[in-house]
Amino acid sequence: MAHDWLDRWREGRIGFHRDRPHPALVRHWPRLGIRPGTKVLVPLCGKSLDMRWLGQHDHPVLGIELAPEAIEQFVGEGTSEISRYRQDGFDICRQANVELWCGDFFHFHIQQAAEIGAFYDRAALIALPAPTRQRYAFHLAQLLPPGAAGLLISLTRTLDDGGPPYTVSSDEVRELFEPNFHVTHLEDGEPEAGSGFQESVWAMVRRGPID
Ligand SMILES: C[S@@+](CC[C@H](N)C(=O)[O-])C[C@H]1O[C@@H](n2cnc3c(N)ncnc32)[C@H](O)[C@@H]1O
Repeated sequence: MAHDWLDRWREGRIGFHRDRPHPALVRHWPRLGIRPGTKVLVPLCGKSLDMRWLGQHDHPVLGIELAPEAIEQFVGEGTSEISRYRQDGFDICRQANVELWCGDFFHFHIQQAAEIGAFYDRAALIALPAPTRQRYAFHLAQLLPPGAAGLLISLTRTLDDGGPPYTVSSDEVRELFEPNFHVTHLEDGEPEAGSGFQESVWAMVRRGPID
């Protein structure tokens, strides 16, 4: 799995990357009630410009990404100063208020997540095969404090020739996340001509012990 992603980045096969912030992020994030200054976890972040958008909207960002190429390209395309350090087995690259941790999301643990208060998942859940999605939803929940909110963009496809991206139905999103999150369906996008890809947007809030 990991080597497939590393190969993709080395070979530039990154059709999932968007050259502008995702419209669902721009539309819905301001309505989630997440306070400016809240640190946002972005698992499987690639070199997404959504992180730049979050950073510009007063959110410190912590992205986690396997591929060093993605991180180098992200900071290379930015203009601010870059600093680098190593912590807990991750090489970290910081630019403005975005810090990118290079490594496996499943090796990132609660001790490292101390200041995180929100999350953003676009094309992270749907990049993972079914058994790993279960693990992902659980791991994400472990990293977030009660009350932490986030936005998740899932995807289904009519022509299912395997993945990634994988089809993740609305039922599956609910099954995976409802045990640990309050889950609200916000919208379904238009199916994309040709691929039949259709995105769904979800707001989530980490449950506490009694809700
Ligand atoms: C479909 S891409 C989405 C990237 C980004 N979220 C976006 O919207 O452009 C999935 C990314 O997850 C990374 N990835 C896959 N498995 C990972 C893991 N276990 N830990 C960290 N990153 C991972 C891949 O290298 C790839 O960049």
